[in-house]
Amino acid sequence: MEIKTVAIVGLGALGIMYGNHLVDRLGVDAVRIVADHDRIERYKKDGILCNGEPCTFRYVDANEPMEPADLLIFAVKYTGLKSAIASAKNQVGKQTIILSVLNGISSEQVIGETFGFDQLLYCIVAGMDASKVGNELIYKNLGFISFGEANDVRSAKVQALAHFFDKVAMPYEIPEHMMHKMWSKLMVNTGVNQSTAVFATNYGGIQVPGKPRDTVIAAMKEVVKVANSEGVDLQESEIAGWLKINDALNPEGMPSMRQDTLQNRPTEVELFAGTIRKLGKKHGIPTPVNDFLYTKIREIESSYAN
Ligand SMILES: NC(=O)C1=CN([C@@H]2O[C@H](COP(=O)(O)OP(=O)(O)OC[C@H]3O[C@@H](n4cnc5c(N)ncnc54)[C@H](OP(=O)(O)O)[C@@H]3O)[C@@H](O)[C@H]2O)C=CC1
Ligand SMILES: CC(C)(CO)C(=O)C(=O)O
Repeated sequence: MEIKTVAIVGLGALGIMYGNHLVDRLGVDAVRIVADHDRIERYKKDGILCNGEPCTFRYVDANEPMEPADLLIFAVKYTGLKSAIASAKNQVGKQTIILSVLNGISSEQVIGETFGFDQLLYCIVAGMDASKVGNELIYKNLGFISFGEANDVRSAKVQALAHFFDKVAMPYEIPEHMMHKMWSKLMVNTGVNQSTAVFATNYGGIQVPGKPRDTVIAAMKEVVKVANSEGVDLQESEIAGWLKINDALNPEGMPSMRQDTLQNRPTEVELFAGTIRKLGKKHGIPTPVNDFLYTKIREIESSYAN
């Protein structure tokens, strides 16, 4: 199983970053940007810029029948996942490896229900500083992709993807416990993304003592309890490590959910508080901090229309 062709659905911050990186190494023809007709027309008309340079992409209409891609990457927000899955139907064959760079632990389940779980690898991405405004992406750090099987087996799929990432100089790691990694990242997003959105602040606002930082920590603690009830050995002691990483970030920077609320876009609250509240109920664990964050974020979204 050798990966030679890649399809990406979602030409946002991450889609542009990965797409541009892959085109530079594989050439334009090997990398398809899959979208509906209207989006493609808009991308062609407005152009796409990456670090100030125009990108050259091969756009592929979602309805066009073609040879399946060897690797399919979903890079949409959770709110666009259902339509992205429909758009990807012509890209998936028996050998296609599917990767979702979406945050949270839900997208793999939704994708697997459509395309099957056999071809799916689990994944989180981190460490990038991608910021997209309009049709322009600015980034310095590509970050890394952490991927693996749900049961941590070094399968042929895992090896094929590692080989491919070596070939295209994509930073990656294969963690010892993939599900732990997914929950650990969910814990960060649940604290950091939601608190910055609710308190209308940036990384600087959660780096100093006060309500936003306390809320980050309290929301993360609820994730630990829920994770443990789901059989994942997440530890409260891991929170300190993540806080250290966040404290070193550019104070002016902001996570994706705060970027969404600033630009009046629907948020991924269902991926974070939505998931934790649902699983909290299942296990009889109260989640007052995530209840508060969920309510506030829904209020922010409702205010867009006014
Ligand atoms: N940005 C970041 O630094 C990080 C993001 N993540 C996660 O990665 C995921 C993607 O985030 P990000 O790249 O920031 O998202 P963006 O909002 O920047 O981009 C999503 C893109 O998906 C496109 N899209 C939506 N539906 C479809 C569809 N049916 N077919 C084709 N394209 C579609 C949208 O197109 P259009 O603009 O035309 O509507 C949009 O450009 C999220 O889950 C996020 O939480 C994780 C780590 C870091
Ligand atoms: C920045 C990062 C990596 C952590 O909050 C993220 O996942 C996001 O912005 O959604």
